[in-house]
Amino acid sequence: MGVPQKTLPIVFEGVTFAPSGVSLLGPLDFQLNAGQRTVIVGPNGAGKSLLLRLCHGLLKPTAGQIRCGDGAEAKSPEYTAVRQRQAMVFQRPILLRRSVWANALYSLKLRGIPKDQARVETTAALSLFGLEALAKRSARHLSGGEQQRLALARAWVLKPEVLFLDEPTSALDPDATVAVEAAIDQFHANGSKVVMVTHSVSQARRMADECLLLERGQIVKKGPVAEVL
Ligand SMILES: Nc1ncnc2c1ncn2[C@@H]1O[C@H](COP(=O)(O)OP(=O)(O)OP(=O)(O)O)[C@@H](O)[C@H]1O
Repeated sequence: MGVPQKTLPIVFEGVTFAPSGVSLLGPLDFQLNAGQRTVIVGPNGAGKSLLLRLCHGLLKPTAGQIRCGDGAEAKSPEYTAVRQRQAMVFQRPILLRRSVWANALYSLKLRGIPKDQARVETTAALSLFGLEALAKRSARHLSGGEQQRLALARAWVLKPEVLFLDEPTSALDPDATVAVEAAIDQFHANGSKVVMVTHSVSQARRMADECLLLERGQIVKKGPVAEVL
């Protein structure tokens, strides 16, 4: 089988995550489709972050399988290629101890993008997310909201088919939240599928079409945001 060209839909088939024999998640059977923005909500410890990590391939199911696009199973070597079509942004971004510019350029370097093209794309992404003036600053010295926008700029240059976000604004004040939500909207407008974990019902209503409610490792509701919330 060749390298899959698409990562969507992501299909969970009887997926369980039970790392020490105790089930933390599942069994789950559902799928994530292109287009709609999806939020994952639920109480603390429900398994939202685990679910996101499984979707992105950072964790492997202990039973069942996750299929992507034209059928690659998450375990198979092809899935590495599938994952390159996805990006993930965490609650607290993991940034290099380098400049804003170097951080944004880094993902393109890793992908082997030619230097000139990488520079052009990095400049465009920093400008789009309002970080141009901060390009020379140390990334570690940015405010929380600026750091999150840098994490998004770094994801933007990869033009991901899917953007996973794990509580991206939970540590931010209202103004920074507005700026980060606007940045996330850019991904949706550009055709990326957005999948976000949030604790905020109002954010879920603003930012999503579809909602998945997780409780004690089980999906208890899935459907349009207005119906689920
Ligand atoms: N790698 C792991 N190995 C074992 N247990 C884990 C692992 N990761 C998370 N857990 C446990 O699984 C459960 C679900 O964790 P998870 O972080 O997915 O919850 P969550 O819904 O995102 O919660 P919160 O809203 O508090 O962030 C928790 O009880 C957690 O302690």
